[in-house]
Amino acid sequence: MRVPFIKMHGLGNDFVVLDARAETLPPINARVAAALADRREGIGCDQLVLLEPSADADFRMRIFNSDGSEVGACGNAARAVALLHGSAARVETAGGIIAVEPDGGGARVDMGRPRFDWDAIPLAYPMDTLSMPVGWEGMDNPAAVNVGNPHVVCFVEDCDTVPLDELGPEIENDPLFPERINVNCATIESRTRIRLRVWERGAGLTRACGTGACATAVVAMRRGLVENRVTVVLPGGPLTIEWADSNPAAGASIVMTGPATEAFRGSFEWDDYA
Ligand SMILES: N[C@@H](CCC[C@H](N)C(=O)O)C(=O)O
Repeated sequence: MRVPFIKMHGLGNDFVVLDARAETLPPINARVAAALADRREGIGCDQLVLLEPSADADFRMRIFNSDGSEVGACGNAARAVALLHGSAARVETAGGIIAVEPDGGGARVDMGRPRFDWDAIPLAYPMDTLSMPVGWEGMDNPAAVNVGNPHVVCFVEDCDTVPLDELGPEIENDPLFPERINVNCATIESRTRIRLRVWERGAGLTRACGTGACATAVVAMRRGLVENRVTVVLPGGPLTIEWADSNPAAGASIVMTGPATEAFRGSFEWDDYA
């Protein structure tokens, strides 16, 4: 049996999208997702995205990292599926329901409310998540936030000089983070511009991370470092992040706007992965 797929990306963070909304596909589990994501033996991608029918929203988006782990959110994939769907939609994810809307060559996404409680991230034990008394070789005084998935954010003088390929896996797997963590290393360039590199949980260094941009922006807003609308510049390009109120008690959603691209369509032989 041949299974159709769509290769897409958001600022170079790339996805294999399987669309099971209208037709039944063979069962996708962690092992199959990791095999398809393998850049040498499979199709190759940072995340595998599986679209399914939903009882609570227009459709459901399941997200698997390239190591096979299933996760709650992916900002770049949200913009990609908005482009694919072609009109505004409510999308169920494991991290909550988000709202997407195509916008030019990309999409505008209501990513939902950030959560800052230590046990919502989750951390292993209570602490102030906006100013954490921990650090890893120059990545000091971080903050943590859950934007559908867990992130730790460190602000440094120049994020391009940080050896994120070495520190990323160490921080991702620190026992402080019982569900592992996405690692954001950011530099504030002005009141409206942040430069960001991300080591993604379960995927490693990526060209861009939409949820990482959201996490970094809301932490910078809560610390009073930037305005409530910022451009976050990742290695793959810029995203715009807005958060109406930097007081988390007000409960405002994060809004992310940026491009998405369909690269090509293809199919694979199911027996090669079953
Ligand atoms: N690339 C994504 C995030 C994908 C999930 C993440 N690696 C996790 O494990 O939570 C994005 O654009 O947000």
